[in-house]
Amino acid sequence: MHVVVNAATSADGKLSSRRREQIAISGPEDFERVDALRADCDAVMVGVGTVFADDPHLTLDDPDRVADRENGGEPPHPARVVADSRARTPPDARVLDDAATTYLLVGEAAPRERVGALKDAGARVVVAGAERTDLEGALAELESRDIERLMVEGGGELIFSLLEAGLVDELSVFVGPKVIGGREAPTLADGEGFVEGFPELSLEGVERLDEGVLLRWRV
Ligand SMILES: NC(=O)C1=CN([C@@H]2O[C@H](COP(=O)(O)OP(=O)(O)OC[C@H]3O[C@@H](n4cnc5c(N)ncnc54)[C@H](O)[C@@H]3O)[C@@H](O)[C@H]2O)C=CC1
Ligand SMILES: Nc1nc(O)c(N)c(N[C@@H]2O[C@H](COP(=O)(O)O)[C@@H](O)[C@H]2O)n1
Repeated sequence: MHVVVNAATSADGKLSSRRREQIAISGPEDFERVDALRADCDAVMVGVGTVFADDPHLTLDDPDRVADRENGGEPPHPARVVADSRARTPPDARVLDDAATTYLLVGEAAPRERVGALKDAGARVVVAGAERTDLEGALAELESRDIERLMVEGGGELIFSLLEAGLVDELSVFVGPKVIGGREAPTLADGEGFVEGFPELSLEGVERLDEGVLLRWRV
């Protein structure tokens, strides 16, 4: 599987403010690029923290891209994937509507009644790991279901875990023209943080977009 992490940060590296509300960092050119990247992937993944904060839909905006996928024999939208160890996704979350297939990656300890309610809401549940979702196992299971190219949109906890597990191939970061600040505000990679064995990045591209810059790294 090929894993591309894509996110937008403020000039000071924040994904959002300390209130963890969705903040428009990208402009129209970057949103257009993100839509094209989504269209090129088999699935789009977020952590459940992002579902709580943003209630994203994770589908394609451009109807031409939907038509192109259908003409190519693909589903109209990429599948949606939520890393959700304890099955906390609200059953009425937008990612669970019937626009696309949605996988929830849960741990074995996820309460059965919540898993049942989410299956009733249409989710396909993948169990990997005891408490926290085992991302390596879960991604291997997704690959067995024909997800070869996975786009990860955040947030910071999930991105850190994927980097820590050595599961990221590419990192695209749009750095936008805002300063958010705040020690509690989420950053591109949160979690425990690295103290050694820092992932090494190789710069593949730099491009001016909107009022910011797109950085593309190979991990
Ligand atoms: N600017 C941008 O491009 C984006 C910004 N965001 C922002 O990021 C914030 C949400 O980020 P976070 O709170 O860090 O949440 P997150 O979206 O990274 O989700 C973290 C949660 O995922 C679950 N999870 C399951 N298995 C996991 C594993 N192995 N490792 C890590 N997490 C695992 C856990 O329940 C954990 O609490 C929001 O403020 C949102 O607005 C989110 C996506 C994109
Ligand atoms: N690329 C990008 N730029 C921004 O400025 C953002 N605020 C985000 N946020 C993420 O975009 C996703 C929204 O999905 P839908 O439009 O609902 O499909 C979600 O993952 C946000 O956290 N991204």
